[in-house]
Amino acid sequence: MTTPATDMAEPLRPLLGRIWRDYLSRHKTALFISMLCAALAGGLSAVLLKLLEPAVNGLFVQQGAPIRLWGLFDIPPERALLFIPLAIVAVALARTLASLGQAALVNRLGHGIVGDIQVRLFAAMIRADLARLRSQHSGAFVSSVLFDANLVREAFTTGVVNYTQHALTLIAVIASMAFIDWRLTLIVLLGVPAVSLIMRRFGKKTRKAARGAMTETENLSTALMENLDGVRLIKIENREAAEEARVAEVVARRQRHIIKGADARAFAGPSSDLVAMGVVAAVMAYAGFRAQSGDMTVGGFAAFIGLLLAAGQSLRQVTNLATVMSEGLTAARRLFTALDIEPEIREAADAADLPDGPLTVALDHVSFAYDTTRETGAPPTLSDVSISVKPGETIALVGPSGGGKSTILSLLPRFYDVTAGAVTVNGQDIRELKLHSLRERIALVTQEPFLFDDTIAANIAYGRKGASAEQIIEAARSAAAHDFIAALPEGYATRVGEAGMRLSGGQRQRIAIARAFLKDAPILLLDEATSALDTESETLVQAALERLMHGRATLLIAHRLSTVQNADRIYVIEAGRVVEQGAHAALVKKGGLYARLARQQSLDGPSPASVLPDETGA
Ligand SMILES: Nc1ncnc2c1ncn2[C@@H]1O[C@H](COP(=O)(O)OP(=O)(O)OP(=O)(O)O)[C@@H](O)[C@H]1O
Repeated sequence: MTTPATDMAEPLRPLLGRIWRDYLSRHKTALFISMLCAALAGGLSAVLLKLLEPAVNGLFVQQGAPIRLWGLFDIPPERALLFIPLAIVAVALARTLASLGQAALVNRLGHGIVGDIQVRLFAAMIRADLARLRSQHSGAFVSSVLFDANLVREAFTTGVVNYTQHALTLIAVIASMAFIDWRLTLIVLLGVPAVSLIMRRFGKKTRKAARGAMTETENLSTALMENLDGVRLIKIENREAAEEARVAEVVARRQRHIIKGADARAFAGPSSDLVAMGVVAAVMAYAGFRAQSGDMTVGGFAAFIGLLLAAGQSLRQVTNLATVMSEGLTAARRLFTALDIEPEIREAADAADLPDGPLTVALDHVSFAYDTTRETGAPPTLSDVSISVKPGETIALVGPSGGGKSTILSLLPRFYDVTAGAVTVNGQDIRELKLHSLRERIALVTQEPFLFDDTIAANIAYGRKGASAEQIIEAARSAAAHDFIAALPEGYATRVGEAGMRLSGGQRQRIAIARAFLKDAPILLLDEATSALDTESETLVQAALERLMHGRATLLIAHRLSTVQNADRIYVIEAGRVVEQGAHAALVKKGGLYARLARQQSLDGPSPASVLPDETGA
């Protein structure tokens, strides 16, 4: 999804606050326990290292002297060889258990959160305005749902918890160091500004790389989907190699970003290692100097260096995780931008339900522009269109291509809202109606009906939940679809759609008509429902449609005027305006645009009954 540049300036705190509120806080207990495990594992690492001092001093330097573990337990020197290794094993075991508990919780938490984000993204997508969905390629949504959500998971579960663990280890280790020798610890702390500089620098690089990679992932998904959709064109034009090259280019661009990000992540650790080693060198020099004056024991020094190395390791993890967090935050920003776009087609708070029974539809001085945000200077798509259709009436919209016929139909179910005027049902502005109630009362049959990858029965029943098998069959019979469905190997249980059986255009169309029969809505929209069919299919479909239209308020679009001659009224739409209206015979007689179109299709005879359908199409 395209991210406005300004997003990146969004302050961190609200973003983190939102991640907490919307996703993490619901898993508070699990998160708390995993943090506790992480803290425990971190603390135990320091405890383990603290054993070094008594071990070295007691076992090697002052053999025979009593040994005190962690300043708490005295162990007799003769037992030291047994107790010290045992203490190491016990602490290490506890640390392992804490780490395992943390990992198991974090995995569950993380994947739960990804699922959450994916479902919310899908919900936002499916509820988005048609205008927005049309303006973006579906590849963008796919890549967001599949990839970006995972980046957020990595950052906010593995990242947050590991970060806590290593940050706590770091604190515990530094505290232990201070306990052994505060002056040396001060030297260590001198390395902090250098490390924070490294984190900042590499964090910035990963963020930039993550943004680039996300855009290219989007482009890759788009390219893949486009190629699959357009596979026939690609093959007939022999463009396989060219498409391969185009995709290879996107892949290469994506890789460049991913490599840059991976480099930044991989370099952050070793760079902080370098600083850590510089600190070790400084500590060595100073400790050596102190040892000469007898201020430092060998055990103390060994423990200090051990702690320092452990600190270096945790530091490396913390810098690494900082880059992972940067990536996750970049993804989160993008996702939230997508989630935050509110649909403009909304229901009023006091929206009403439509009454049962027949409905009258009207467009009352409607004007409409697809893009009202841009001042293009071009005339709007529809200007001052007034149309009405009563129950049992059929009105036809005809006219030159691009005139605005399909746009008129899209206004009725509120796929788009009018810019001026109003669409009304039974005299009530549709913006005052419940969306669900409005759409429930409209059936739409288009030129290329969409079938889901499911059974024929499920496809017919799509618009009416809980329809019985008998109702489905009855609808199929009315749509002249029953015979061909029954002849299929698995009848109504045959799968159709993407991975299923391919049906002919006429068969698909009749399934869509059966769907409309089952929905039994009082308003019927037919958008070129028969124009893709051959004569035989058209006769069947036309007959089915006529049965469907009976008693409903029907608005139909047809390029072939032969299919609109029997309409109660014909509206001729040109350049977004109604330029003529009336019955077929009257319009032919009038000698205007309709008469011209009819002449082109040899339909200018005296009465519809005497005219043979023309099959040349518009
Ligand atoms: N989603 C959209 N966004 C922007 N402009 C659009 C959109 N859909 C259609 N248009 C424009 O609106 C105008 C009317 O298109 P519409 O599809 O309503 O015409 P039509 O009369 O149904 O054409 P046809 O007979 O070719 O199907 C055209 O200029 C078209 O380019």
